[in-house]
Amino acid sequence: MQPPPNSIANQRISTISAHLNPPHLQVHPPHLQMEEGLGSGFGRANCRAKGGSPGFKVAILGASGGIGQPLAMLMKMNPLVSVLHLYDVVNTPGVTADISHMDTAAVVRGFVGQQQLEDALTGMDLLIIPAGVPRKPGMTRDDLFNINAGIVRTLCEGIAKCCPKAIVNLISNPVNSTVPIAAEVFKKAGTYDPNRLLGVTMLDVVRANTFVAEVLGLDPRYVDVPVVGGHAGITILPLLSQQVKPSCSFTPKEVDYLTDRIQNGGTEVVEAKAGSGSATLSMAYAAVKFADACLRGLRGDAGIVECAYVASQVTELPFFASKVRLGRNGIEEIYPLGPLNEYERAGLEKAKKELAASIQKGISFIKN
Ligand SMILES: NC(=O)C1=CN([C@@H]2O[C@H](COP(=O)(O)OP(=O)(O)OC[C@H]3O[C@@H](n4cnc5c(N)ncnc54)[C@H](O)[C@@H]3O)[C@@H](O)[C@H]2O)C=CC1
Ligand SMILES: O=C([O-])CC(=O)C(=O)O
Repeated sequence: MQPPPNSIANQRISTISAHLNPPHLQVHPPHLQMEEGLGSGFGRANCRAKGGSPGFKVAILGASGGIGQPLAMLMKMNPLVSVLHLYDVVNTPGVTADISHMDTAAVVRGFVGQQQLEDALTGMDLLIIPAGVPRKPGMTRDDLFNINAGIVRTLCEGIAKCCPKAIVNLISNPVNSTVPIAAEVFKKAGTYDPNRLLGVTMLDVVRANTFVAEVLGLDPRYVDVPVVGGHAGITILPLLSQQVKPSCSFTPKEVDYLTDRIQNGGTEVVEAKAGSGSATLSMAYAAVKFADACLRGLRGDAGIVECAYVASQVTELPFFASKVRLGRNGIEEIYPLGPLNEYERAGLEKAKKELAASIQKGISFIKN
């Protein structure tokens, strides 16, 4: 991604050109027509669409949903984003109109329906994917597989075709299986780069920090708990022994309470929402925190380390969540787990069994 060197000059030229070519005489691709139709002022929209501010191009796939909408709002506020594409199979015109009125730099364009998927994807640096159905009480994340696997496959086929070098942040559940699905689709297309595919487990870290801070009576901003493994029940493995900011210890009762609460944080929200969905607002917050880390990595910032579910050699499993260092090419380094205590080692063994089955299920979905 090269920021335009003379963006101010480009804007002026584009504005002048928009005045010289009245809007009603111009022909544009569908997404620009939509932006125009949304009343953002054609002259300005046209000039900004040519690359107003320097920054990265980000698309949200599933942008009209419970996660997608607050995520779109928060990404519109991110100064690293110059262009924000909002794609969904429904309702993106309204969401785009709404978000596009925010007086922040990113240019917003909406895309609706599969026939606009390729336009939504072309030229993107980062894709954030919360497309798919959420849980209702009594369901596991794996119960979402039958619907969400197909959605993720379709979107990844588009990515392989239109923006194979983009970084992918995959949120759609079951993440333990959807990331292997995405990898298989990219392999099939010959575009797979494991350093650019990241399953988003940030919400587990956000929850761990929050719950640990509550127990310790600390400000959560100063707590940093690594959470490894995967993103479902017992595969979510908080490494409380490595909570180093500040260094502290927990009683066995506290460890049991915290581990259980972190592993079942998603279910806690699903039950509280009583049939209207799962975590959306905290997930949007976590997704933005993670996407921002990816963008800072792409920009070349040093020392960007977050947990994510990625292709891995940290264990014998082909995918595993652990700390990764992010850089200009996506993942630049995957860190080993570090010293685990006996409680964590036992948890790891249980997590690996369930993870192995979920990974295999994802791989088989594409291979068979
Ligand atoms: N990784 C994580 O930590 C978390 C993951 N999730 C998962 O995120 C997903 C989305 O959750 P919500 O936003 O609450 O659901 P939602 O139902 O509110 O929104 C999903 C959106 O995806 C769209 N969609 C469906 N098929 C699509 C397709 N083929 N292409 C593009 N968009 C499509 C829908 O139209 C809808 O707007 C769920 O699978 C949920 O389980 C939720 C919370 C945390
Ligand atoms: O629990 C769910 O279904 C949504 C999710 O992944 C989470 O909140 O961690």
